[in-house]
Amino acid sequence: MTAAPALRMPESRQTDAATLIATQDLGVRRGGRWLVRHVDLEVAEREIVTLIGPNGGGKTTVVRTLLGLEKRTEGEIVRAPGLTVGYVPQRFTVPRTLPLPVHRLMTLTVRASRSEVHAALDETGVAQLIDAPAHTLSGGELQRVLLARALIARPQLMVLDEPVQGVDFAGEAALYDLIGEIRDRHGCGILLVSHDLHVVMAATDRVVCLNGHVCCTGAPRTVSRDKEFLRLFGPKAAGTYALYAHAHDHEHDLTGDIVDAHGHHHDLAHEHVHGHKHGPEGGA
Ligand SMILES: Nc1ncnc2c1ncn2[C@@H]1O[C@H](COP(=O)(O)OP(=O)(O)OP(=O)(O)O)[C@@H](O)[C@H]1O
Repeated sequence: MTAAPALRMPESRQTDAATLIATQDLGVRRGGRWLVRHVDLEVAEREIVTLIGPNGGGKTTVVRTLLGLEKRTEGEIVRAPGLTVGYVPQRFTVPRTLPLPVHRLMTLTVRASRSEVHAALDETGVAQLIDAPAHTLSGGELQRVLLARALIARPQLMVLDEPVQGVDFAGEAALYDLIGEIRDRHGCGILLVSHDLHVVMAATDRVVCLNGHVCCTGAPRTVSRDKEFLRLFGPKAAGTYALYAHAHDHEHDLTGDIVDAHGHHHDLAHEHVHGHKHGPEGGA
């Protein structure tokens, strides 16, 4: 980490929230090729920033460089003093040969009591899995355990690289709701990497679209109209923001089923009463 002079605030964010981490003109070069270059990025407390972009666009490279796991070639990275970070990496496989119960998985790198582990798992809705062998978890359960694991140290910044991997479309909406709740409850900043435009566009304060460089950035409404965004993702993507622009007036249970304000379940196979589906077919 190198200290840098005063940071410019992106035009898209003009609030007083403290900056947790920021890059200026970040570049990473490997094997004679720039993987990413000229990346300006900032995450403030209570903010959800999502990196989107095509495969190989450099999202994981930027995240790993921000975390100090990769060396930058040029530019600056500035962190708030004493910043604490919880990280869920892109690839996490539980070895089948090692029967590791969830509570052990949770404390491999962090010291925590069973009650702290239980509380973190409870927060992500999977406390009942505390003694389950980790390799038996479903994709959605594992992602919730990994979220709990990142939460346990009460970080100021959560970095989640593809938190909805292995999760079906209904489960994705529930997970994004949970990530929003975590932000509201703890006031932490959240940096997400996601491929899923449909749900992420509603759950994000700011989108940064990366394809070797920052193609476009801003509030979802702005980005969804940007011609670079439309060129990368196609005209259908233009509808992704509009679809979710209405108030999200319902909740989802653990399986992604919709539960209304009165606790009644609704059949997710049917279109929402207010007119959208959670799924790829929900495009414009
Ligand atoms: N250490 C490295 N040396 C050389 N090339 C690398 C290295 N790390 C990553 N790359 C390349 O950099 C590019 C960006 O990779 P990265 O994983 O950051 O993209 P991504 O946007 O996260 O992709 P995906 O959406 O597929 O996960 C890819 O072409 C990858 O092969």
